[in-house]
Amino acid sequence: MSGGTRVLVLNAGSSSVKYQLIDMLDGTRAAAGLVERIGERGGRLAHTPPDGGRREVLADFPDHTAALSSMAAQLELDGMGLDSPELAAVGHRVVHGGQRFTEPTLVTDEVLDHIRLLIPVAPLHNPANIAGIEVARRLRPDLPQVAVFDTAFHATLPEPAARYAIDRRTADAYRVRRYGFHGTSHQYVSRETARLLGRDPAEVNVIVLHLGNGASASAVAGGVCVETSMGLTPLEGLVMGTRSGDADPGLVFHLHRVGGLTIDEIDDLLNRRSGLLGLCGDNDMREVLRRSEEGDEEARLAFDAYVHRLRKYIGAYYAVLGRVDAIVFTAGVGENAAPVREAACAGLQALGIELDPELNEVRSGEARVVSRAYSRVTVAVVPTDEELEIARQSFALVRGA
Ligand SMILES: Nc1ncnc2c1ncn2[C@@H]1O[C@H](COP(=O)(O)OP(=O)(O)O)[C@@H](O)[C@H]1O
Ligand SMILES: CC(=O)OP(=O)(O)O
Ligand SMILES: [Mg+2]
Repeated sequence: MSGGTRVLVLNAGSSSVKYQLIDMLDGTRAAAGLVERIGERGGRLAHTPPDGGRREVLADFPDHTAALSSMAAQLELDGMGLDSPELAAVGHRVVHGGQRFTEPTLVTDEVLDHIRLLIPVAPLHNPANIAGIEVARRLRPDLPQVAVFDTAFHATLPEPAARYAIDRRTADAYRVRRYGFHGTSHQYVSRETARLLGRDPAEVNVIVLHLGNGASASAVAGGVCVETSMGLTPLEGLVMGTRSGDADPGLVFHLHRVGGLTIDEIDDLLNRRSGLLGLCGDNDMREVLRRSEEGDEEARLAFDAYVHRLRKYIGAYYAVLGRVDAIVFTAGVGENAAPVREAACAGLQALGIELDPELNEVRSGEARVVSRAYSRVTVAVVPTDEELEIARQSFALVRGA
């Protein structure tokens, strides 16, 4: 076993890789960075070295191998390359773990093959996660590679929440059930919320709203996830940047039979050309907000549809939990978009939800309460840190903790 105390965390997306080198002795970031536009023209790597400065590489990265090699070269420049004895493990975000992977898992050839089998149910994500694992293994074959799954925290979903009401045998034959995603974030944020409230996680019921590019809600009762909005794939649930979220499955038949679209075209429509993008032509909430403030009708409708869905889930999860101690906003939109939080909580005083408009407008990177002191339900903003959580779980596994 390596005696190192650092974990390199890779969060590989379809066209980007985020990475962080985290020192587990104190949780500090020794280095961090982002490679964007992989597989496209005009790629960019932005690297933050330990001294806090910033280096940029502008180059085309034809694939993830090229992107990760460039990342490794940057770490090398700081004397922290993949051959560094200080590294204890590489921790990988893997989006779909299916029914088999419900814990952080040491990657072997066999584990990698199984992650590959799950590509059809996470087509935007698992291929990139696999590429990250393959490159890291090649660069440093003796180092433990740990896969931390987005689905793992949701493995506790009770059967009535996990089942689709379809023929049981067909569902079982194809492992069709609700898995849920963003679990590492829901786990981290629900725990941090309990800490913010100064309470034991086992005592608090929380609704977590993870609103990033992908978006999902979860209901966490005493630290255990009991409901979440994504399902077999990361397409179900909330309105997202480019994904539709909930939609009548009947529209698939209609578009195929009447519209003549192929299954692949409908897949592309629902995953990449829907959500905010489909409704108004912009998938970035900043643009949607800017345009709706200027009176743009399409952008306003996109915002209203996004918020409407969010409110439906808040109401539903309130009923699932029975008692709610906190509603928490996290990820890019949840942490930054005050108008989304305001609209999501408006008019819910009868449910004990009273946002404080002034606190809600405060800009800060810290976990904070944004509800009034007398609000029965605390509304909070808690920045997510999937990378730190992945590093902790990976380090615990290799240390046998
Ligand atoms: N200041 C802001 N106001 C509103 N939305 C924001 C702001 N900053 C970021 N976002 C939104 O956050 C999204 C990205 O969220 P993030 O959690 O980083 O996503 P991911 O990790 O899935 O890439 C962007 O698409 C953007 O719409
Ligand atoms: C699972 C998922 O939707 O992830 P992301 O938000 O990173 O796309
Ligand atoms: Mg994210």
